[in-house]
Amino acid sequence: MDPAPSSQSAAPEAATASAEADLAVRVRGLNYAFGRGDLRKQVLFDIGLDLPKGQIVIMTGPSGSGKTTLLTLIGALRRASDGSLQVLGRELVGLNDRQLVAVRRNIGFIFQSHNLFESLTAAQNVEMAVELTGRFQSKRQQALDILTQLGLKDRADYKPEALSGGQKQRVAIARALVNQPQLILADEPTAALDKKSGRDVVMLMQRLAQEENRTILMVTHDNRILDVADRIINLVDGTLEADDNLEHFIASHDPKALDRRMFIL
Ligand SMILES: Nc1ncnc2c1ncn2[C@@H]1O[C@H](COP(=O)(O)OP(=O)(O)OP(=O)(O)O)[C@@H](O)[C@H]1O
Repeated sequence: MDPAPSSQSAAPEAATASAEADLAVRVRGLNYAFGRGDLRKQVLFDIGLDLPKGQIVIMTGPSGSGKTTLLTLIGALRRASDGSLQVLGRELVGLNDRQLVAVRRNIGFIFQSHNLFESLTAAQNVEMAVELTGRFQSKRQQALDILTQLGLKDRADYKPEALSGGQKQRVAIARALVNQPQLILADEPTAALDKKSGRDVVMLMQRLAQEENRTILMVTHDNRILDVADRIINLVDGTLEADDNLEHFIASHDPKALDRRMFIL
């Protein structure tokens, strides 16, 4: 028997499999609607998106265009029922609640409001995330290690009320990162921060992506931080516009027009 035909056909499949293994997120034909019947409102339309491992991707777009909805679908925080949504090698469409929770454990979430527990210290807030993985004995040490990396060693035993906005957001980042998630989803992580704190936070995220091959998808209206992105994607009325690389994006957008588009719409 001549093996040539099967080996020829296997080669492209192997290449496809290897390309897919390099993706943290692969979305195809994803639609999403809120409500039912007369109240049904479709907010995402035929989304296709690849997020390669090790990239930091910024998602922009007017208010109400569906950015948070897409982010929460990718984060297994809401259930996708249409199309294909693969996250860290797992298809999310069709998973039940328990399975979605398991997927979430491999993802780090950073939100605009840091959502720290005010009654717990910085270290204890981070330790709570470690507890979810069952590593109770090492939780204090792991919390201290990551807080140290984020420049908060001497703030570990402070409660949030005694921390600045930037420090609180760094604690939230420590909590999102302590379990070393391969995928980090951030929704407006710099919105409540001054320019320098916001810059520090995104530089840190950029370092993580580059040095530790983490994938970061960040929704932002903050055009002061666009330059950290490997890629910028734009969601308009629930549809992803063609991918833009950074140079092209900056070259083709007058910053003032960008401001208007992002802040006023
Ligand atoms: N729980 C919900 N029930 C019904 N409609 C919703 C719900 N959440 C969001 N929407 C609607 O879905 C659309 C997309 O909202 P989404 O929050 O994803 O947009 P966004 O691009 O993140 O906006 P923003 O930049 O203002 O945060 C909006 O029209 C919003 O009103």
